[in-house]
Amino acid sequence: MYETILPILLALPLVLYFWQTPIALVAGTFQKVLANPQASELLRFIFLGTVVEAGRQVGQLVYDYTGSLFVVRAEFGTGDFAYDWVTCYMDSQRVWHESRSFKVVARNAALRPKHGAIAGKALLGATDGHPDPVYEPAQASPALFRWKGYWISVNKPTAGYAHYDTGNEVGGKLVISILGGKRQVLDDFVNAAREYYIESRFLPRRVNPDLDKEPSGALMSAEFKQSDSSYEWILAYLRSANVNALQRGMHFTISTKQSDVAWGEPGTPDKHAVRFMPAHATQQQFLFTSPTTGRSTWLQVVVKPGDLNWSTNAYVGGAVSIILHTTDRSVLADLIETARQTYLEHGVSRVNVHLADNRGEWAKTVSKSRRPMSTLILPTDVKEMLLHDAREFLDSEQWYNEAGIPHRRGYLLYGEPGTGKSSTIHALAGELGLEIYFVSLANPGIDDYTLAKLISDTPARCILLIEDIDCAFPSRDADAEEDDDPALDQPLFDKDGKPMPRNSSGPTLPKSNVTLSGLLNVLDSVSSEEGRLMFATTNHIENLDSALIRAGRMDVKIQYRLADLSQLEAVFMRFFPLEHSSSPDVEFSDPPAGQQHSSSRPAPYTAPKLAELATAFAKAVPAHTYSIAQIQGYLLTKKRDPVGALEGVHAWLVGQAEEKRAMAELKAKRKEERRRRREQREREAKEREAKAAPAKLAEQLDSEGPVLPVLVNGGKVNGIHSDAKDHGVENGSGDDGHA
Ligand SMILES: Nc1ncnc2c1ncn2[C@@H]1O[C@H](COP(=O)(O)OP(=O)(O)OP(=O)(O)O)[C@@H](O)[C@H]1O
Repeated sequence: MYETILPILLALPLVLYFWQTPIALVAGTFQKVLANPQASELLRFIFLGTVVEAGRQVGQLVYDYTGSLFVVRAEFGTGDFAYDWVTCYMDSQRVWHESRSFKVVARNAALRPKHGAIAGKALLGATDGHPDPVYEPAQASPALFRWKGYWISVNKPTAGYAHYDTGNEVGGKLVISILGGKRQVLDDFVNAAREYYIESRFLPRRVNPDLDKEPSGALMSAEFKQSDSSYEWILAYLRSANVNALQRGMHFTISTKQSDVAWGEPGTPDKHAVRFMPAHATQQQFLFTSPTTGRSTWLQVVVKPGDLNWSTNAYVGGAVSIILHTTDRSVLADLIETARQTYLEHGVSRVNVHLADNRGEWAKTVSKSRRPMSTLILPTDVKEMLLHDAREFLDSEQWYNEAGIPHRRGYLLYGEPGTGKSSTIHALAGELGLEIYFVSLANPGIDDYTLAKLISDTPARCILLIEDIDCAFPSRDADAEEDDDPALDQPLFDKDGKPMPRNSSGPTLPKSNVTLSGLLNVLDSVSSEEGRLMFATTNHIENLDSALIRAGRMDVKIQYRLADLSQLEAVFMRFFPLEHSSSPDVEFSDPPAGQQHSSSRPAPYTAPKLAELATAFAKAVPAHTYSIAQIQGYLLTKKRDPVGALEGVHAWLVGQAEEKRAMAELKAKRKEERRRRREQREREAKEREAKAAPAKLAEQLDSEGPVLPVLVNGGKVNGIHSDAKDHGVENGSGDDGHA
């Protein structure tokens, strides 16, 4: 203890001496500075400034605290829907009307009404087509307005910038302060703004299609895939003339295709009409107003075209993607139902035919005008039977279920080409309000798998049409004769639709990739039991496998024959309807000899006279020799000239016979040529074989040892392998082994 204290006591005087020296030094310097009047003045200023700033900050704190007791403040980010509500609402309150500081931008005011914008709900085209000046509040230009007895100040302290993707202003903020108000006033104000915005149906800001990045969480999305029927419904709705959305649209695809034009008003489309359709892959905004509830909802739509299938030149895998500015699921259900109705209404006057591509997708839909059953020239009982049968089938689903019979019905229409098989199916589809799903088994891309996929992708209640079912595969029963097959003259295509060279030695027929068992399985599958009418047509029923046409698969078989007397008469009458006559009451008179009726100037005739002409025409044409398509082809050359048609029929018949004879000759010649070529090929093959035989034999001898000539069956020589070498025996004949 003593040892510790002693050194400290000794060191203390030294420490005190050296410590006092710097303090005295600083104090001395300070006194010297204070003695300088300029330096002392500067120090006084610094001190005073510090006191004033501290006082200001304390004052601000007190102000903020007391201010928050009397002012309600709210901040709105420019990238948010709430910002749109309040700005549109304040615009309606003319808040910036008297302002003296604006940001002026050129915008299409009809599309996006903003604060101070010219008449908010102007439609596109109502202006001169150029952008309108839109006045927005300048940054940091506060405004004060009165709302329901309260003073509200509004300020935009931070301006935003345009988002690279959506073009919306983001990053800015708007502040409103309600003076002397309570919190409830802010609630009322924001609610009023929101209601006003919804009621006024302002075009909403476009949102990022990736809804995960959309912060409001108040939007719904739906996708309509091309492979589904609903895709056609929504497209029909978007194309329909009464979608007011298109009036606001800015991106169009223009089409003059009749199948697109026909999506306009009901009825036959104007041949020169053009159709404005929503452009592909661009965001479009449509207002959907429900016809049932009358409620309106904004939709943001993009039509995705899918990928181009080069061989069919059609797009597959497309979709219509819709973002709904609501989370109410019933709006979506309403939209789908409205779209479906639009589609069906359209279908009343038209028949939609869906075509399969070679990858097993329903890739294309064409809309054809409906054909009345009355235009079919068939025995009346055939038409009635077909219609009645199909209707009864469609109405008796329950009966089928209860009886445990698969609810499907197969119809086979067979007979000569051009006798009306396809026309019957087309007319029936129109009459029953069904759509046709057409698939060709001869399509090289269709195999068992794609066929099954196609069938399962068709909706319940439709007509599945397989045309020319015989050219798909040869019958197991039929003894197909290659020489006669016209398919030999057809080009071959691979799965992608590219031309393939014919292999001279391999199979040359473009046979279907669908196997008979594959087709039978598809016809019997569960997916074909959903109330579908399956129609198959063929010109060669004799080539069809008996398993394919048995009852249960083909329940109704109708033969189409070449035109008989009554059909010939009927087609004549149909060609020259009385209303085409310029003066139907004028009695028909024969034209002067040598004077032909011009097709542009119809000959006048009356009903009895026309009937007389029709009978004469029918008698002149041999029955069961020509198809209606052929007769139609002839009559088309005599439009509006029944007399000319009758007069010219003889010459036409002679021409037809001549044509037939020439065709038969050509066919026989071709057949003969093919036979010759085949024989030649066979001969050449035999010769090659004969040449190759000795060399082959020598090769064999070399490798396996000598061959002993042996006489078998009356002089026929067979070479048998010998072990002669082993026994020292040589073949000394010196020839090829012949004895
Ligand atoms: N019975 C018929 N009634 C009315 N028009 C017919 C009749 N038969 C043929 N036609 C007319 O002939 C043309 C060809 O008819 P369609 O295609 O229906 O014949 P098809 O029997 O299906 O021929 P294919 O076997 O070659 O497919 C059509 O323009 C159609 O209007």
